[in-house]
Formats: sequence, structure tokens, C-alpha cells
Amino acid sequence: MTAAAVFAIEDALAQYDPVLGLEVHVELNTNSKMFCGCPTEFGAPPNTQTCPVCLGLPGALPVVNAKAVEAAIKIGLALNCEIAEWCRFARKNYFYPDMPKNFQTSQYDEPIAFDGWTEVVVDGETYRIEIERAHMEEDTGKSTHVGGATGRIHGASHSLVDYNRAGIPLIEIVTRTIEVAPEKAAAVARAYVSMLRDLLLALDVSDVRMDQGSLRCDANVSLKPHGSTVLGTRTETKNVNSFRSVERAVTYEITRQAAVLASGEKVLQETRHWHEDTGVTTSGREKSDADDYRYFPEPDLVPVAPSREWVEELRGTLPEAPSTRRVRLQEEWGFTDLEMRDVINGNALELVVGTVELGVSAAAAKKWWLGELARAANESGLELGSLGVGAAEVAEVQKLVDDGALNDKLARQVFDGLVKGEGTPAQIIEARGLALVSDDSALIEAIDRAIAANPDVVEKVNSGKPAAAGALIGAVMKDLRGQGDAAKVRELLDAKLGI
Ligand SMILES: Nc1ncnc2c1ncn2[C@@H]1O[C@H](COP(=O)(O)OP(=O)(O)OP(=O)(O)O)[C@@H](O)[C@H]1O
Ligand SMILES: [Mg+2]
Ligand SMILES: [Mg+2]
Repeated sequence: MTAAAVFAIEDALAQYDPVLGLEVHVELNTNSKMFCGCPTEFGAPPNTQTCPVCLGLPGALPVVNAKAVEAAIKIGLALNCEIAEWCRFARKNYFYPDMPKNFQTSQYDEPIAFDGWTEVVVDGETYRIEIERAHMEEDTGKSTHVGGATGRIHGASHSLVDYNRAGIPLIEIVTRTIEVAPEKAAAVARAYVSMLRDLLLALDVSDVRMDQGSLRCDANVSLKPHGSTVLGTRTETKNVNSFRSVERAVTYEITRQAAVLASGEKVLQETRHWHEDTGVTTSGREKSDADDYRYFPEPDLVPVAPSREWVEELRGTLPEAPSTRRVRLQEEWGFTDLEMRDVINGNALELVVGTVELGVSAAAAKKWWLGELARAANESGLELGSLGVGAAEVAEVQKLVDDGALNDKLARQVFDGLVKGEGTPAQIIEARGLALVSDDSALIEAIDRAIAANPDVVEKVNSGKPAAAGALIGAVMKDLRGQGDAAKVRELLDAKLGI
């Protein structure tokens, strides 16, 4: 790219604000499919988990999976949504081999959950994200295009379809448009998908494996001139399948659209595909808002009307919301805003939680995580949470300190060994010879050596200056290379000198 072109893009970026919209599909972890009893297990041989209903054979009748409705309500509640008192499924009609019925059973204008919100934290700042709706639908079959020159659909000689996935319950969670500064947009998108993953895991409604496609994100991106109230044209990048890809794809689209606008052209409304290897999106199909799926209410399924009692019962089973939990933990631990920010930005919240749950005081957990380990993370340019040191190891080291087997100085060396991957705390203590000497005979030997080497100090003590004994403690500790148990040394020395 020429310098002029780069300048033009930067210039364009300075004039526009990105607008995002995230559609996340979650495959539920129910044992059976959305509208039939077929199993949902991943990885079975193609087309072995199918029946007339999910194959769309004429005359087959679907029945709603109550567990999927329950999961949908839990997700809706966790995202602060209203739960519909009455809602229906709708047919989304389209013709494609991955959907043998020629329509996907989905929800349209009557979703089970709507008008919610959630929050994400990026660089210590909280961003509120409005949820437009969360609706139930079924997954489609999986097509594989094979043969031919490129292995891609246009060059493929034929396509294979596996209907094992057809009919697996999906929840689609759709945000309202998110307006965020260009330098934060990609990080906010990533934080949102990552937060959703944590939330869905905590709700136990999905195994949320992005690599296996049980959590998939479509990222809508557009650019809008500063101050304008009119949205720009969006592109929809499909099936981005890792947190990092979400971040990269959003950044790529913002830059690409800025380049398009800078060159005086218009952004096309279309779906795009993300290529992990090359880090670019390419054009998919044109998609207008007027795309006619000829939605109409599904006549073969009864409406879903969850009773308010059931909804409240499910609300009672929800785990604490991540944002509420953060505030509670900060208060319980007595961490400052800054300390909490460091923990969260370092992706170490669960590590600190784990450390405290293992019985370590919040003060000790803070001392190690935000002292020793944060320093090591800084030095190596890693995130605190990616150092490879676990909560169990920190708890183990602290226990050794509490038991008097290590002092803080030695503990710091154990942490250094942990960060450098030298093994378990016990192995590091052994290999580096870090054990605190508290064995009486070893201490007495060192005390005797100190007394023999410092007759003048002993003289002073004997002549009524007990404070002079401090010099002897220093000598003993030096002899023991700082590994003597200081309290014990003092006690034994006092006894020896009769003070
Ligand atoms: N101009 C825009 N720029 C960025 N995002 C937008 C814009 N307009 C709408 N969006 C967002 O795009 C997403 C649209 O998702 P939605 O499921 O409603 O429709 P769709 O993508 O047309 O349908 P489908 O589910 O068939 O893909 C929403 O998150 C919405 O907030
Ligand atoms: Mg959608
Ligand atoms: Mg979409």
C-alpha cells in the first residue's frame, strides 16, 4: 500500500465511528434435538443421527424440546431480557441443501427473550451492550464442498451434506447496534463474545466450543460519520470462530471499509467470510435488509407460553452475574479499583478467586499475584493470567510460608522458578536449596560459629548491652544464606547468651 493510501485510510478513520452488531449462535447441550429425539453428540459418522423430522420428510411432525426452552429462558434472564409470556416459532424459508425442509424453524417477530442488556469491561472501562433478542431455532446440516480445483464451492466437483447437525437446538443472541471508539471496537467485540462464553458455561447450557462450532459469531460492522444519526451500510462477517478472530475480523472490516470510503466508493451490504490464515475477509453474497425469507408462523408447533412461576423458578437458579460478582469480590478482598483492574486486564480473576478459595487470605493472594507475579508478567511481556502459574501453586507456596518452611524472600525465589517452568514448588525448593532452616541442631551450630567468630560482640552482651546481640543474629542469618528461621534463631541465641 502506498503512503498516500495509508494516509487516506487514517484520514477516513478519523472521520468515522465504527458501529457493530453481534449475532452469536449457541448450540445447546441438550441430549436430544430441538424438535425430535435424535441424539446431539458431536463427531458421530455422517447422517447417523437423523430421523424423518430432522430430515424434513413429508408428514413428519416436530415437537418442542422443553429442555431447550428452559435453556433459552435462562440465557434470556442472564442477559436481563424480558421473557415472552407467549411466543411462536416461524418458518424462515430458503432453498439450500443444508436444510432439507426448505425452511429453518426459527423465531422471528416473537422471540422468547428480548430487550436485555449486559456489560463488558475493556481496559478497566465498562461498556453496556444492549441485547435486542435471544431466540430459539434449529441448526442446519453441514455442507462440505469437495473435489475440483480449489475445494471451494465454485470450484468443487460435488458437495456432501451431513444432517447430524440439522435440528440441534440453537439460541441466537442478537445485540442492538454498538457504537464505540475505533481503537476500542475490536476489543469490545472480543470481550463480549468472551463474556458470553463465560456466562453460558456458568449457566451450563452449552459446551461453548468455538473450535467445534458450538459458539459462532457473525460480526456486523459499518462506519458512520462523526455526529451523524444515520447508520452506514453494514457487512456481516460470518462464522468467526475464535475470540482472536472476532477481534481481527472487526479490525480488518473497519480498516477495509475506511479504505473503500476513502477511495470515494460505497460499502456494499453483503455477507463476508473470514480467512484465519490470511487475516482478511472476502465477499460472500449480497444481502439486502429486504431479503425475503417469507417468514410465517410455524403451523405444526404449539406456541410456547412459559408460566411466570416457571420463569421465576429459573431466575432463582441463575448464577451470579459476572459484573455483580466482580463488585462483590472487590469488596470482599478489599482491592482498590486499580488493583481489580490489573487482575481483570491480566485475565487473572479466576486465578485469584481460586487462590482465595484454597484458603489463602486476600492480602496474601494480592501480595503474590499483584507483586511478584505481576512483576514477572511485566518483564516477560505476558498477561498475568498467561504466566502458567496456577492458583494451586500459589496456595501451596503460601502454605509453606504459613508453616514456617519458607519465608517471603525464599517464596519469591520459588515464584521465580515457577514462572521459569522449573517444576513444582517442591521440586524448585529442592533444586534451588530453598528450604528454611528451622532444625534446632543446624541453627545451634550456626550460632556457635557466630559466637566463636565474634568474641567482641559476646563481650558487649555480657557487659550488660543485650541489644548488641542483633549483630550476632545478622551473622547467623548470613551463615545460613538468609534461610534461617529468624524467630527461632533469636530464641535459641537468647537462651545461649542467657538474655
Ligand atoms: N448499520 C449497521 N451497522 C452495524 N451493525 C448493524 C447495522 N444495522 C444492524 N446492525 C446489527 O446487525 C445485526 C443484525 O442481525 P439480525 O439477526 O437482526 O439480522 P440479519 O443479520 O439480517 O439476519 P440473519 O439472522 O438472517 O443473519 C444486529 O446485531 C444489529 O444490531
Ligand atoms: Mg441473525
Ligand atoms: Mg445475521
